Amino acid sequence: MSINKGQFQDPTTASEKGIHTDFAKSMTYGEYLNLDELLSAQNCLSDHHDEMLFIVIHQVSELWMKLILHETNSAIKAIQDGQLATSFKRLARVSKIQSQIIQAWDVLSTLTPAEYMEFRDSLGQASGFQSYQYRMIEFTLGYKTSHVLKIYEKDPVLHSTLTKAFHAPSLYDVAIQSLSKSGLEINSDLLDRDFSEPYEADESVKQAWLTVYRDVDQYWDLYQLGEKLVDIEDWLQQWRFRHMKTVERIIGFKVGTGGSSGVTYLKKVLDQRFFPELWDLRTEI
Ligand code: HEM
Ligand SMILES: N[C@@H](CC(=O)c1ccccc1NC=O)C(=O)O
Repeated sequence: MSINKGQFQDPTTASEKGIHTDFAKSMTYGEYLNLDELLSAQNCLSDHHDEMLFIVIHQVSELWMKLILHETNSAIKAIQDGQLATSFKRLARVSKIQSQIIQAWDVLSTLTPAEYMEFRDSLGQASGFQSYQYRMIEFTLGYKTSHVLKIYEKDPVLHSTLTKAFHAPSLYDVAIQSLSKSGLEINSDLLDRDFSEPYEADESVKQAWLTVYRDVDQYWDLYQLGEKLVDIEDWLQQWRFRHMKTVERIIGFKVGTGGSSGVTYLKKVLDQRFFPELWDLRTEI
């Protein structure tokens, strides 16, 4: 028997709602963590020894992505509510998860090119390109690209959740709103912009961050917020770089199963930026 079907539930919340029943009292470790389901979800399609590594690395990464989204959405709400200290806790955790997730590349690098080629065909056209949570993270942080939505057209549930995140203000949008709430001058078009449009670097935002970074004592909270965002973008770029290099190490310049040019495409993605002014300001200080 399992409790948490579907979405993860915070046990405190569950007990507050009176869900702590007789079942919970006699509940085991495996039941609580839904291990039957979790540990029977590694369905290898080949009989190759190393496919298990490939599946587990991806599943672990997706679990961490789930927590990144949980924390980032909570941080967005905290910033909107003016609870910056709470948002710092959430965002610091996101960075720690990112540093953890990156370690997975060291494990995956033990897979040789020949071993991977022995089961690569079983993957068909599946690709990390289709990772729904990865796209949710991109949207939640503020990198919006409409072509990504097309990937999920055939899955109405995923498509509608992703579309909601596509139109919602991102972590960077709410950070810019909090600059304005603190009295810093921000181009008013940005504050109620169409949030589904890709964000473009703005001079007023750069000037506001420059003010914060030049007078850290006066704007301590906003400075902390800026640095938390820089940490997150820094780690995300490191993840992308390690992905690209690990892929080059394993498949060289072969085209990807998702139909892209492979490593050439992954190198281009490294140019995408999330919080441009937070990086640009450093040249001017
Ligand atoms: C042997 C291991 C891996 C190889 C050879 C590989 C290869 C690739 C390639 C070639 C692409 C470009 C899209 C395509 O044409 O398929 C891609 C995209 C992607 N992969 Fe991997 N990958 C590997 C492991 C992983 C792992 C462990 C993850 C973690 C979840 C991951 C997540 C992604 C994501 C999110 C994208 C989309 C990136 C973007 O569009 O910006 N990949 N991968
Ligand atoms: N795109 C990879 C395949 C791949 O890595 C993959 C396949 C199925 C599920 C997840 C994958 N991981 C990341 O892209 C390739 O071209 O070999």
